[in-house]
Amino acid sequence: MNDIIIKNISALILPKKSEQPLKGSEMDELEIIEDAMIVIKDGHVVYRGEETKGYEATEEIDADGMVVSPALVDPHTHVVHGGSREHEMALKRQGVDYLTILEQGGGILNTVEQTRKATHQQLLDKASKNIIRMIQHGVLTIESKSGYGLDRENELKQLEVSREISQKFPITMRHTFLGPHAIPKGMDKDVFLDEMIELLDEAQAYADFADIFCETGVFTIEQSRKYMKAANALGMRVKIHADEIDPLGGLELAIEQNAISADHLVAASTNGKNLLPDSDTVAVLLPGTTFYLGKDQFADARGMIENGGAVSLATDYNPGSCVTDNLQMIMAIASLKLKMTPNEIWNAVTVNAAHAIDVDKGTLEAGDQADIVLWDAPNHEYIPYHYGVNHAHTVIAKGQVVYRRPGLEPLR
Ligand SMILES: N=CN[C@@H](CCC(=O)O)C(=O)O
Ligand SMILES: [Zn+2]
Repeated sequence: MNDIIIKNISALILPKKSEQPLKGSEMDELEIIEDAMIVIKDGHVVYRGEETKGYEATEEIDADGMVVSPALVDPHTHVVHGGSREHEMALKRQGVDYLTILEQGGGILNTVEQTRKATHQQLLDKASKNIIRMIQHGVLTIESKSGYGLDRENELKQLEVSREISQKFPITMRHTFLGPHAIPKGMDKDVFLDEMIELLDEAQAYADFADIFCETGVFTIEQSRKYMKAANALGMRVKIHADEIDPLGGLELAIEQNAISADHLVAASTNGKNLLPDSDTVAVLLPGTTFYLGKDQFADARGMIENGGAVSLATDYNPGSCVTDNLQMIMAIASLKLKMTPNEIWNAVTVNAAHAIDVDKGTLEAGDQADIVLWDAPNHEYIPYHYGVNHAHTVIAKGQVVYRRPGLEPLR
């Protein structure tokens, strides 16, 4: 006997399973089956496709009028941290920019202070609230970075919390060591970078990837190259926060160092964008950050896709530059500001996001883990269109319903 049949699906969204991320025009291809069904057994998909007879299950879910898709993948978050930085909003309104706040000892360094003070349990409790919200918004695969410890004890504390989260919730996670995220107050940059390079060996027991913030006033291209080479030599795949604010050539460096992803890329050069299609690097765009920092220039998603590159989207949830854990909101900003098509957006938050963190997720083939979302939406274009709210109706993780949107019966 099967466990669940999801029947009467109005539109079943099926991103293509492929060894490589979807690139260029492939990103606009998305199979959509109307009047579909999914059969689940032992946490996996047994059948998905047109409605057919011959399957029985213990539970039936009626998805009439709903879109159903693989659960979303968020490939870039800073979900484990102490405190919050709402006071920075006033500074930003007065025109003080992101890098100036950091230079003055605030920004990331403020969160470092609060993260160092927090216990393992406090960090876990705080991050759990975000993770629950992400699940409720249809996200079941999440990448989580360290980077608010900036020393051995606190970086590893963050990574331990991150690993505990993946045990506590029915989600899939990838963990990233981001030791070189800022320079601790009063420390020499090169001395600190060497400390973080030394820590890589120990960090790889906790982390899947090594990441660095390459930016004006933070780490230079040369320093980033040194760190990425050291991580690669240990066999760790690398990521980079690249060309977020200034065009330093971070995308070119990512490709040179065979990074699994290059993230941000708002100011990426034409040369970097031209190199993207022939590389194995996924461009992880974070338009919620550009929006939240109040900037006018967004990453050139159209140029990257039309050039033949692979693009993904993420929230970049963090307490300073993008304070949302709602990936649906990012889908809306991607439509409005990155001018991505609905099909490109769906591929960017499923299969390409999975490639950006090396997980077999974001598709719904027979045999895949049943991580599925039923959306209260008439079609797949509706979700980026009706923005700022949660369209997730039912979330199924590993074949179990973990979230059902509560109703307001007395108001009906
Ligand atoms: N830009 C660098 N790191 C984060 C922000 C971290 C913070 O401001 O706390 C980002 O990806 O946007
Ligand atoms: Zn980030």
